[in-house]
Amino acid sequence: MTTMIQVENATKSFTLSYQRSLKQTVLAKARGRKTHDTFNAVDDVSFTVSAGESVGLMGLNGSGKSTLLKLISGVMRPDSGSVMTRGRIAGLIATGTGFDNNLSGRENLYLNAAILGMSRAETDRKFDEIVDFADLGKFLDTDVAYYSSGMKARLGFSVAVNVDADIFIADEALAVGDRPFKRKCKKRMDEIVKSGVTMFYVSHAPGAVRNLCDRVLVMESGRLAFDGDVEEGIHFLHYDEGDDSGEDDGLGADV
Ligand SMILES: Nc1ncnc2c1ncn2[C@@H]1O[C@H](COP(=O)(O)OP(=O)(O)OP(=O)(O)O)[C@@H](O)[C@H]1O
Repeated sequence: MTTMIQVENATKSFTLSYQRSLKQTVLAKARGRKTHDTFNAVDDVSFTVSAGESVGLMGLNGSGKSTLLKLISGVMRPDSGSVMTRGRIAGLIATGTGFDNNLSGRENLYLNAAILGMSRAETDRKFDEIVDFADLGKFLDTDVAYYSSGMKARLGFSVAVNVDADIFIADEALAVGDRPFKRKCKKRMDEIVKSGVTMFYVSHAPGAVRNLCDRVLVMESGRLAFDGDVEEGIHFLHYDEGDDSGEDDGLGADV
């Protein structure tokens, strides 16, 4: 089985500063107090993902999921250890970050596609599909500056899901939009998984993870605390108890 993602002893640390101003920092140093602290947001994490696997990444707020996703997508590099991926990565990570407010939706579509590694010819071919999915109607030639945040997210997501990727990564927290659009996104992600693309999906929603994933990783204070069966992972997090067990519709559920 081909390995698509290989994370070996990856560690990423951040520095927290206790003082807000230079004056406070100088005073704290003069008094021999600590001015900052370093902690590991991702702490010695190792796992591999094979081609066609669909992995749900779960864990409480601040446990390191987004940081791990950034390491996998290449937005950040680990301080130690290694992260290797095979093929083209696309997905819902900081969608729309490449948008230019002074350009129209149409121009931003091409810009965003280029950032995701699509050639002009490939974007031309996918253009109608992307526009249909975003459903921006007459606003396609309006400057993005006048778009609502939901409209921007629709355009960003529509480009992302139409890239022919080998690995699709998605952070549900970024899936904003109204209910019909979320439903459409969920359907598209189902199709992506069924087509055999390797999926790496950050979610707090047990229902969505059950639907989409065949394996769960659980982060706990930067460490990989669980790696295995979906139901066991959800149980490990106690997300199958009380109100959490309700069948949420998944993508974009409240976090
Ligand atoms: N750029 C940064 N600088 C400093 N600290 C950071 C930075 N990014 C994340 N952190 C910290 O790292 C820890 C892990 O954050 P991360 O966003 O990876 O968590 P998460 O599991 O995705 O949380 P959530 O479920 O709330 O999205 C948190 O304590 C967060 O405050």
